[in-house]
Amino acid sequence: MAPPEVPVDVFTATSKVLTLSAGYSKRAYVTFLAGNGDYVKGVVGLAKGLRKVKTAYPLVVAILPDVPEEHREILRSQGCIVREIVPIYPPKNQVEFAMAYYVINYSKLRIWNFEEYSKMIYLDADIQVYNNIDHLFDTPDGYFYAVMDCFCEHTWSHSPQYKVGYCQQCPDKVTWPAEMGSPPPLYFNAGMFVFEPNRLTYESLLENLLVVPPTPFAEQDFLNMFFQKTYKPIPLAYNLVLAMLWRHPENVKLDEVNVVHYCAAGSKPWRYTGVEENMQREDIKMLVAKWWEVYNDESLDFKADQPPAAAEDQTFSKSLIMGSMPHGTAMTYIPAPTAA
Ligand SMILES: O=c1ccn([C@@H]2O[C@H](COP(=O)(O)OP(=O)(O)O[C@H]3O[C@H](CO)[C@H](O)[C@H](O)[C@H]3O)[C@@H](O)[C@H]2O)c(=O)[nH]1
Ligand SMILES: O[C@H]1[C@H](O)[C@@H](O)[C@H](O)[C@@H](O)[C@H]1O
Repeated sequence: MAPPEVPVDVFTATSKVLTLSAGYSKRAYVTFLAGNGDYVKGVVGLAKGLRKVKTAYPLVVAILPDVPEEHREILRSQGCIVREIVPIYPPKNQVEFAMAYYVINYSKLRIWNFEEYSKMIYLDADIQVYNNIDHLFDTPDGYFYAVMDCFCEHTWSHSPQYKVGYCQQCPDKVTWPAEMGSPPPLYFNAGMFVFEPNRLTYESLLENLLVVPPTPFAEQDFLNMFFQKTYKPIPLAYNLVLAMLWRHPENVKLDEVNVVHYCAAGSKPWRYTGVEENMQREDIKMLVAKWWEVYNDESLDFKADQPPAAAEDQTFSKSLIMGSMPHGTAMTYIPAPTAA
């Protein structure tokens, strides 16, 4: 089966130079930050990376209460819009998340409530953008755009796909066994996606969360279920999950990759030691060095007089946010397990 078709015109179009007119100012990138650890470095790197590729849009950081003030200050000084969010927890059950700290990732759902923006591109803090992807804001409304995931790493060992040896990245290599019914629906990685904030969608997400039991890939599984019908796959150049380099090298054109997702074990650049499996590969070492080059480039630091990411701080008060939340949503703050 060939990979699904995508509207090519959107992805080959060169990005227009846009002025910050009313319509376009309603677009923004958004990332998510939790805890007092070192993911703040990822967000700083991302802010600088987006500046390097001359995006026309600001970076909003959806931030949990456990992020210390000094980290918020670093982000503001890098031109980010800091937007406080209240955590969201899934219903309690016995699930073993692929990583214990994934429990905090449900809080990402709050970004659907950022209704002051008409369209947003979500990027995890362990992502770097190496080419301008502003043209993704021009994709037709009404769909959820993201890159298809790969099921070949051990983190997927709980899944029927892994057990069978089936991966949607090469569906003809090991075909889905007929006795197991139709192949599972296309599944995206939730480290990068294009979406439209919307109050009704937000409320529906939270309502569904109350009745859908948590599963190993936390909000990623949940979003895949919720957006199954509106999901449109986009080329993997918009979210290169690093395992693709050794699992499906035939699908990767590294020099055409726009967005790199440092999600493989041991690949977060700010924690890289090179000891984990695959971390001594030349392509990995090159990509880690490339991330540091952006992070260390002082010319990419935010300058106060610099458009377009007006350092408009949107640290909303908790009462304002809570007032806009559907009833029944858990409010108490539970510190999450630390990230690996
Ligand atoms: O201590 C932490 C841990 C995570 N994060 C935020 O949460 C994101 C997701 O965490 P990881 O990047 O460590 O997770 P993975 O890349 O392994 O996660 C993948 O699976 C997850 C399942 O919950 C999410 O869907 C995530 O978007 C997807 O890329 C981070 O980028 C960061 O934005 C923090 O801010 N602090
Ligand atoms: O969806 C998963 C998830 O994002 C992981 O944590 C990552 O390490 C895997 O490679 C990916 O398939």
